[in-house]
Amino acid sequence: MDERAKLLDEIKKKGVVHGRVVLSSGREADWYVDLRRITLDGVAAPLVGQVMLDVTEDLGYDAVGGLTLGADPVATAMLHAAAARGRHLDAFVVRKAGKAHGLQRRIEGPDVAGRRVLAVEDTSTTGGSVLTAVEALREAGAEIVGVATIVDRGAAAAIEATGLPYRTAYTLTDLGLD
Ligand SMILES: O=P(O)(O)OC[C@H]1O[C@H](OP(=O)(O)OP(=O)(O)O)[C@H](O)[C@@H]1O
Ligand SMILES: O=C(O)c1cc(=O)[nH]c(=O)[nH]1
Repeated sequence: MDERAKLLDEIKKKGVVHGRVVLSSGREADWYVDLRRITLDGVAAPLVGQVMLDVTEDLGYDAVGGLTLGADPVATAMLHAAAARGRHLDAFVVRKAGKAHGLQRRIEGPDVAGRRVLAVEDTSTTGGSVLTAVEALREAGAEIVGVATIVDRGAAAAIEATGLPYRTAYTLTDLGLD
């Protein structure tokens, strides 16, 4: 089984939760994809790094990150997978709001100004969270080369409408959830 197939198996086994939930957007649903159970899992997280590097291979970026918290372990998994491939990839974290003390940075990590960056998410339903990160990155002077998610839960049209290239490792069809 290749890495993409192994990760899909892990998500189906450990990440899909059935039951009534309220989503980030305020919408309600009968199931949830809890990808924190994947991106923080010792078996699945290394696969996340490999698969996300593979699906974004053509985009040409040297830093990766997104809106905390879902994006954070995706970005660090990619950083470590890239290092194992002999490639230098930095990560960053976009805070939901600016910090009032310390260095008062909205984007933590190595500076993103003037760099080609990839905005990531664990999953996206409306695109709201990842596009908030894109806006903060643009304000910080980064060049966003694209957006990528592990699982697309319906955000493709909203993200593609911005004109940014969009990659997802899995759709709801792959998960048998549509
Ligand atoms: O595409 P959207 O409609 O924005 O929904 C997707 C967002 O929802 C989840 O995060 P959540 O808002 O629950 O916050 P968290 O990352 O802090 O857990 C997920 O990690 C995405 O960030
Ligand atoms: O839209 C969301 O908030 C959302 C949906 C989902 O399946 N998983 C998740 O983490 N967030």
